[in-house]
Amino acid sequence: RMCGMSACSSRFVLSQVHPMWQEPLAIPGGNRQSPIDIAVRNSIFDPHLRPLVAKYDPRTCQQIWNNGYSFLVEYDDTMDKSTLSGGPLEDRYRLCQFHFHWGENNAWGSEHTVDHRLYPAELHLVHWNADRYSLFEEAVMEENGLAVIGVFLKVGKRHEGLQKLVDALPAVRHRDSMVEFTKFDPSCLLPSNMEEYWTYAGSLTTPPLTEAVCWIILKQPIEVSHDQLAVFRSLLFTSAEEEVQKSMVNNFRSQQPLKGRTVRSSFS
Ligand SMILES: CCCCCOc1ccc(S(N)(=O)=O)cc1
Ligand SMILES: [Zn+2]
Repeated sequence: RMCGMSACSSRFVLSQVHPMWQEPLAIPGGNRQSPIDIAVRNSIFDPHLRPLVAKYDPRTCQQIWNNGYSFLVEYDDTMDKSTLSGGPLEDRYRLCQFHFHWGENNAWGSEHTVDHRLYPAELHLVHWNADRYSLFEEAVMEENGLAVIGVFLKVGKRHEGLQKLVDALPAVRHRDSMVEFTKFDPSCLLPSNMEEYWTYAGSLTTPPLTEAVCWIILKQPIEVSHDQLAVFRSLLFTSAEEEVQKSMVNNFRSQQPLKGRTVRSSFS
């Protein structure tokens, strides 16, 4: 049904898809919202952009839980152990969690698009500015408080590193369920090419939608298998007590206006 439809018309179809949550009418400021479409030909090559430096310590991995929007893998961010620096960043940012957004099928699911190309899912590695703030909750309210790496997922060969995560998902099927999850190195979810990315000033894509994020979207997607993505869709938005169970799918936000922002690229 989806084959043969161009990406933008499938985007039209998306408007018929039930939104994950009712979009608030007015957002504070509202002129640097995320996600966006990355129009490659309008991005500006910035030769001053440096390679990204992600140094993650698997020993800081703590738990995995279903927060009713996605499933999160959370890290101990009380020390400078898993950090991101370089790229467009002036300061050092600490990893606090990573999570994904995905669709009900492989035709859509990502939050960002590249020249309107949709991917079946998108990984977000969330970091906060530990040079300027002392808590994630503080940084989330501040301009340049957060840095989020976005990685596109495409359907292909099975991702061996992801499988440990996939195997833990049945234990967090319902909203608010949590299990211990340790010694997971999120570097295994990064593509080999960390040099080519786009970066722009944006926001959280779920409430509180604060305009605090330096987005870094990697050009190279990672490959995961059809079956691995299918397990994401076995999660539920609903808690164990609710009578009607709702599959956790289409947990992405609709695209937001660029409002004159510049998207920079680290490559020409
Ligand atoms: C004060 C508590 C805030 C909790 C919300 O934190 C978030 C929300 C969205 C994203 S995302 N999809 O833009 O990467 C990252 C972190
Ligand atoms: Zn996200």
